[in-house]
Amino acid sequence: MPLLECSGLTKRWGAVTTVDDVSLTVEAGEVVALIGPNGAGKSTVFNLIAGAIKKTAGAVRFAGESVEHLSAYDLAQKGLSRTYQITCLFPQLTVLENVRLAVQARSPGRLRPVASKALVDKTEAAAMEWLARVRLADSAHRTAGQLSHGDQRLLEIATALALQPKLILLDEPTQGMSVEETRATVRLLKSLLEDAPIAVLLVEHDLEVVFGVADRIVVLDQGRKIADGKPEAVRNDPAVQRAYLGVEHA
Ligand SMILES: Nc1ncnc2c1ncn2[C@@H]1O[C@H](COP(=O)(O)OP(=O)(O)OP(=O)(O)O)[C@@H](O)[C@H]1O
Repeated sequence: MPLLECSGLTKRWGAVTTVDDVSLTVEAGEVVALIGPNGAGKSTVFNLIAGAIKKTAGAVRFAGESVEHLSAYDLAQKGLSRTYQITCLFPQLTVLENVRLAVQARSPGRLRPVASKALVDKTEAAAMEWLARVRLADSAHRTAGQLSHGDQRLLEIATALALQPKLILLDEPTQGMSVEETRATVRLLKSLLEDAPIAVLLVEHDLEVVFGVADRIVVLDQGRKIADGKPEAVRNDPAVQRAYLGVEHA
């Protein structure tokens, strides 16, 4: 049974169909990239899976259960967490506080106004561990808003990981990064995923990132799925080349 199973996902805005009967799966521990030209429907599929927008038709199942109508909080409790295309942090809180909130959110009982010192220390230690893994431990006591854009994206990944997901939805994790930051992020993602058997569904424009990390690639074009397979097969697929390059080039 796949960890994530989407079948027949369809989204219409009035008379316009932007996602048309898209089915896809993500297996436990698998890294799947969702790619396609501008306007192909990637963000819409992503938001349909995350429950951020209402689907017109289709079904989303996670770990064998229907997860429709669940809030982002409930999805995270079930093991599905996400990052956003636009960085979504608490900029006035410290880097450590941002991750600590995610650690606490994973255990609702811990969200109490008065907690024992031992519990506070334990939560903080767990948050520091996540920061170390994304190499932000040295910035733990700066406010999130003071970090560079690239480091804010990494902090967002750390907060999503601190929720201890089975599946993480990454929405353009390298958007706005320099070439060096992007390459460092790819290396980091690979090492994080080697350590933890987390499944990833990644929307990303940068094909170097996609081919660097994906086990499988799903390609959308004009709202429809046109390919789904191993990176090499997708790279050589004429329909994919046509969608990206135009008929003459293909
Ligand atoms: N709220 C909306 N109302 C109407 N049309 C929308 C809405 N949101 C998205 N669309 C349209 O749906 C289509 C798919 O958009 P979507 O953002 O999912 O594509 P995308 O593949 O993520 O594109 P990009 O790579 O540019 O981010 C586009 O034509 C877009 O204009």
